[in-house]
Amino acid sequence: MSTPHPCAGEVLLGIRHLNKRFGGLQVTNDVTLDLRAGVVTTLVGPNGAGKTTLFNQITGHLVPDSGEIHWMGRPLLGKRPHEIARLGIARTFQDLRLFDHMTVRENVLTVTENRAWLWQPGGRSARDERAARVDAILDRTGLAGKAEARAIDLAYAERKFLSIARVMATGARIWLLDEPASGLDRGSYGHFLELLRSEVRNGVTVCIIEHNLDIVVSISDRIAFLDQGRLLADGDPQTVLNDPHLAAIYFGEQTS
Ligand SMILES: Nc1ncnc2c1ncn2[C@@H]1O[C@H](COP(=O)(O)OP(=O)(O)OP(=O)(O)O)[C@@H](O)[C@H]1O
Repeated sequence: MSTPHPCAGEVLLGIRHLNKRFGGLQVTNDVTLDLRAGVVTTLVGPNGAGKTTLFNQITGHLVPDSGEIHWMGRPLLGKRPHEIARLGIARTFQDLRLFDHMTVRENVLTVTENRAWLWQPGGRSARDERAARVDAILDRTGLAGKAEARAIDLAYAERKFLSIARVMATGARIWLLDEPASGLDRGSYGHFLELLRSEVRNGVTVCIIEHNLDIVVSISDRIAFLDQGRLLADGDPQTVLNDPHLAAIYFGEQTS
């Protein structure tokens, strides 16, 4: 998708032989996958393939039955979601999980509250630094004009951008984005792609769950294809998307 970032290649998240079962349903089946710095990896697969479940295991919202996950070489399993977030792993949720009755600005500010280390005051106070950083994020996500609106009063696309703004405010090294562009009109997803590309250029690593193949093609450096909990392919976008076997699985499910 873009010129690789200078530190591209280092394995940030190493997933090994991960398994998760819900009753009789194997939702993660021996998944081994590396998420590398500077690489945009897209998780693709039919509904119910286990994509969100994989995110949930990385972020500590679900505990795998077996397998390992390492963050920059250190074991991640056993840590709680807030500890994992603090390590530099941020995510969005399909249901966005905004603070509906807070303003847009407050939604972003709350993320920065426990991250004093991000703000290195020079002449200004840490509080002013935070406020300036939040303003910059609202500007970049197109929400500056809505800063004092309550989240619940935003249009759908604005709510999606607010969830991205909250991820930006974490200063995380890797972003796990769960269908961030679903339901966006073309103009909004053009803006979303631009924003994502610029963050990747600045060193953010992204793993994204996406169904819109236009977006998948335009943003991915690499595609990991999941079906029924299994990783069926992991490679360059053209190879994966042109595989007739995978297309039959994907479109078969899509049209059923
Ligand atoms: N907490 C749970 N308890 C039982 N089954 C679950 C639970 N969470 C997910 N599942 C099931 O696990 C399977 C994988 O779900 P998951 O949400 O990970 O799929 P997905 O690939 O993200 O799908 P989609 O593209 O529709 O979001 C589905 O069959 C789902 O119904």
